[in-house]
Amino acid sequence: MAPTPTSAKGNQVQIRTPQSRHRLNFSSTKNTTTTTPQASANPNSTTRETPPQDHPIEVIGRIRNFPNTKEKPISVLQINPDKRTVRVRADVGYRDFSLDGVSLSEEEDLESFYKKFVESRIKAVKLGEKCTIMMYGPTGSGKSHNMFGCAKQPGIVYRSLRDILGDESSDNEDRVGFGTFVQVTVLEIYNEEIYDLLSSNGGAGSGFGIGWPKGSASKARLEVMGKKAKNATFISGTEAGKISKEVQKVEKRRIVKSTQCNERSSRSHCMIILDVPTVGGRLMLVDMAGSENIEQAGQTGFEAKMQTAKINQGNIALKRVVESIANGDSHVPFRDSKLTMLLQDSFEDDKSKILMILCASPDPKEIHKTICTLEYGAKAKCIIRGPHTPMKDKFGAEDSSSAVILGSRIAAMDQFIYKLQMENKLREKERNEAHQQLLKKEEEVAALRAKLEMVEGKGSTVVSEQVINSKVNERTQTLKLQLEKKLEECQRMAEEFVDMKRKIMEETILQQQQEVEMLRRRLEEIEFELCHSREVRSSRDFEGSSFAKRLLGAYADEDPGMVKSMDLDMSDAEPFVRIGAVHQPDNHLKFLMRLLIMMSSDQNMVTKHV
Ligand SMILES: Nc1ncnc2c1ncn2[C@@H]1O[C@H](COP(=O)(O)OP(=O)(O)OP(=O)(O)O)[C@@H](O)[C@H]1O
Repeated sequence: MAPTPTSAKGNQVQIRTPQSRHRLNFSSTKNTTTTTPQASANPNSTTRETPPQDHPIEVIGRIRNFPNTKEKPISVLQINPDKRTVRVRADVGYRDFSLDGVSLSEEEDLESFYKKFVESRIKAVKLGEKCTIMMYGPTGSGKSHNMFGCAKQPGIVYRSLRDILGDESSDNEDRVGFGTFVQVTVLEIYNEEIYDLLSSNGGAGSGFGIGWPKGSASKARLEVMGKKAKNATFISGTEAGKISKEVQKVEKRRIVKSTQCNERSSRSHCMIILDVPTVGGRLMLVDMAGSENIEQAGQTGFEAKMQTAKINQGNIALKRVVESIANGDSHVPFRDSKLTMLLQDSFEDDKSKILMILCASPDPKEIHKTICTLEYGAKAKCIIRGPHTPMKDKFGAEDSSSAVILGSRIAAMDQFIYKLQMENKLREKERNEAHQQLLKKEEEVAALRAKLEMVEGKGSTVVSEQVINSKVNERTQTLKLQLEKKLEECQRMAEEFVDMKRKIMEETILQQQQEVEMLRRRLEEIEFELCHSREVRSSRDFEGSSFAKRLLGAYADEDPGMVKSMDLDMSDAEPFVRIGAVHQPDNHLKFLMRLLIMMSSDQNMVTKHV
């Protein structure tokens, strides 16, 4: 993203951006051959022709390989064939970052990486340069792996020691540095405190000098004096193997913790300071703690959160320092954290160079952390150097080179601005495309939603039919049961009715029988009576004739012309008297009256009026 630094002539230069009012002094080396770290770092680079001292921070991307998992997702990182640009593919669109170099650990092991990007800087330290190599990146991205290595391959720390002091175990060319004397200090910055990792190391008597304060059983806490840790213990010696062993031992003393992102996550920043007093060279190797935030680290609990916050304090302060310098702020907040206090010299010392190694993961899950890391590196790359004081030519006139430098810097910034504008345009285009895609997707979603609603509607009809069916079945069952009950009841009633009918019939029959019996008895009585009446009639015949005679006599006495004839009929069951009355009505009535009186006195007589 940042332009390639442009050339600088002159002995005194400083880090600053074009707008910068904050001047950081850097001395330049006139010798710009391949011995300078920058040039050798990128052999194919066009920066070979430009003096590297203009660009005090070199930023390299180191992409780790995927953790050993069965499924390897497609990497979100795409490296340009020039190995200087990395493209991060996001969900929508992508972002390009231009760095000074990119290395994939899949393609380049630690040795190749070291040779390509680090070795030249170490050689420069041996010649008296000052260099700071810092590992920056989120947790688990491989910072410690690159710095300290693993069982199979040593990391930058041990390779540097070997390169400065020479490899005593090998012959010829690796013994080049043999006899060089170094002083090594190992510091840990944890919870915004500086600890001396060598302070309780039992290396005394190991054959080389160790200058730790007496009586310190555990890690000693150090104060910062100026820009250095006061009273820091150091190992001094000439043998890379022995010093490496000591460093290896104390490296284990770093505070590590298991987090969501890394099983053995460094909770502290580790700083290994390697001085070459004979030439004034200094190498600072900084393995920073993960740049993740509290949520990403999955820390819970007040103390754990405070710890992550304090780790972040160093990271954030360093970020602010880089931004301030890049923005040309008048004040650079070096004193905001212990880490930046100790690194102040690396930024300000005119002999110091910084190699920032951005560690990142190709894992799509880590994409946001990767982008943050690369953004940070891009910002660091913006730091360029400018002239400290106007220089004079041999005639005492102001050297026009400062104007040339300014001009070239302005051109570089113009180029940078143009690049940003292009990127902006690209983003806008991507944004529009994304917007179109979004609209399309929204339409699709609306169509799908409508379909879903339809299906849900049908579903509800089906459901309601099912409900109705089940209710009908239920009702049918209930009705069936009721019907069966009713049938049983009817059956029972019919049986009861038949019983009752039978009883009534029986009773009727009995009654009729009784009646028949009664009638029979009555018949007998009647027969008896009939018999008796026959007997009586025979006696009555007589009584009848006398009665008739009396009646006739009576009539004759009374009114001889009234009665014409009178017959007594005894043939019937009921004997009667037939009277032939005369035609005078008055007499007739009289006669009837008399007859009635007579009859009432003789009850056996029945009178029929003819
Ligand atoms: N390039 C690589 N090749 C093989 N293994 C690697 C690589 N990079 C990292 N690892 C492994 O991944 C794990 C995490 O790496 P490392 O501890 O170096 O991460 P880190 O960035 O230092 O994390 P933290 O900030 O939490 O300390 C380690 O087990 C390490 O060995």
